[in-house]
Amino acid sequence: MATEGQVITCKAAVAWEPNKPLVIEDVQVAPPQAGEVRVKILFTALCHTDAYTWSGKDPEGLFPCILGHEAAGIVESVGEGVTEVQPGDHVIPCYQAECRECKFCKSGKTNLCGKVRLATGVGVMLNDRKSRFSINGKPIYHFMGTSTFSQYTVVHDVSVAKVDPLAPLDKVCLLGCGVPTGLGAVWNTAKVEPGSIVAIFGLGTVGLAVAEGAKAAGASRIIGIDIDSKKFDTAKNFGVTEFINPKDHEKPIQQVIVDLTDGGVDYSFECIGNVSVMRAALECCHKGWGTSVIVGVAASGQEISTRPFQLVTGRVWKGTAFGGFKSRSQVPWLVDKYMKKEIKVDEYITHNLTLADINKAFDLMHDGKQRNSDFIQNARIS
Ligand SMILES: NC(=O)C1=CN([C@@H]2O[C@H](COP(=O)(O)OP(=O)(O)OC[C@H]3O[C@@H](n4cnc5c(N)ncnc54)[C@H](O)[C@@H]3O)[C@@H](O)[C@H]2O)C=CC1
Ligand SMILES: N[C@@H](CCC(=O)N[C@@H](CSC=O)C(=O)NCC(=O)O)C(=O)O
Ligand SMILES: [Zn+2]
Ligand SMILES: [Zn+2]
Repeated sequence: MATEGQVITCKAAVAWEPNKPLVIEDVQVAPPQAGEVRVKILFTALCHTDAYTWSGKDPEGLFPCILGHEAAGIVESVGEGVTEVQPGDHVIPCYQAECRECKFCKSGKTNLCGKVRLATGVGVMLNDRKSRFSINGKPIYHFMGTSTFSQYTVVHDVSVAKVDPLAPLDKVCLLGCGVPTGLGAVWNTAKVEPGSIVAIFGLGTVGLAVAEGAKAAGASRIIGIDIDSKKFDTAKNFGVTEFINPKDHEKPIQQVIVDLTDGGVDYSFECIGNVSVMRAALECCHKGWGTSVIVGVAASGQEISTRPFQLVTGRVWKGTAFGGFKSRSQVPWLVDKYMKKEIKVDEYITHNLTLADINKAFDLMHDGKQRNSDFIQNARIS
């Protein structure tokens, strides 16, 4: 049955309140307006940023909302003026937009885009500042401009990347966030050179992707730091050459690393979202040139600190969003790299579940971190 121009009723996982289980609801998804695309989501993965917003610690978190931002699907219909995708195209929604026209996009200095960010930050679409999701007339907020925990979603046309139709969507959905973030942190933000010594704090999906990127960049030593020693076995497969558990040491972890590396590492990456670890990551860098990249998302109200002398003496503190990748231009390139077996994706997937089991998927993600049980990276939902 043709659905173009019609309201679609479908299943979605709704976060009614912070920290309360997601509820599978029948949600009405309005047709796309000008500059919008309605996508049938076939697969979505979880990211810790979904859990962060769901926890209530995200100042941009609005409820009720539909979370999810790491997914793949097929265009169902497009609104007026949309030229770059059409119904049937295989796409990856991109929480980081790319309009190619705004001050940010034209700067050549950043992958951030200003076109829709103010609207996506408050859970609405740019065109009429309203949501396309509702339940019996009650609006449900969008999240990160993607809301992929729904069988259908509406995104801005600047927030959707058209990808190779032969690419398996059940795998490349992971290229919507964590894997590109880690790879790009190394390749675009830090620009790690061959022979570099790299330290990675946190060996979740993002940290593993940093390791994969660092190995590809020719790093000579890749030091993984995690409070869960079980992460090391898997991390080795992604390129980590040495492992440190801070719990095994009495000295501050930055001192342990400085001692092990003749003065510090060339590059470090914080992939946790812990502001104390961000400081350690900066301070384990080599005097004169060491660069530390903040990747983790810290909760509202948290602040970073260090002695300014750390920067005066040449260390550089940076951050990265989506690994510095320009989304619409470079996500298709990443998909092609995966198709040519130049980057891993399948290896990051640990579980496959259905949308009905989405709370279980989050439980698995939290169990992996908190109870140190199974090694859980990504539960993919279909
Ligand atoms: N900047 C960006 O564009 C993006 C940022 N993120 C953020 O990156 C962070 C990492 O994401 P995931 O890899 O999915 O998380 P994750 O929770 O799977 O991995 C974090 C790892 O850090 C370890 N850890 C926790 N506390 C530690 C400590 N004090 N010292 C050493 N290790 C510690 C945990 O055992 C776990 O292995 C999150 O904050 C997420 O929100 C995620 C995607 C994009
Ligand atoms: N809403 C949060 C900030 C969240 C954040 O930093 N998001 C990252 C992506 S995390 C993906 O999993 C990001 O790219 N930020 C740039 C952006 O434009 O959002 C808060 O307000 O603290
Ligand atoms: Zn994410
Ligand atoms: Zn732009």
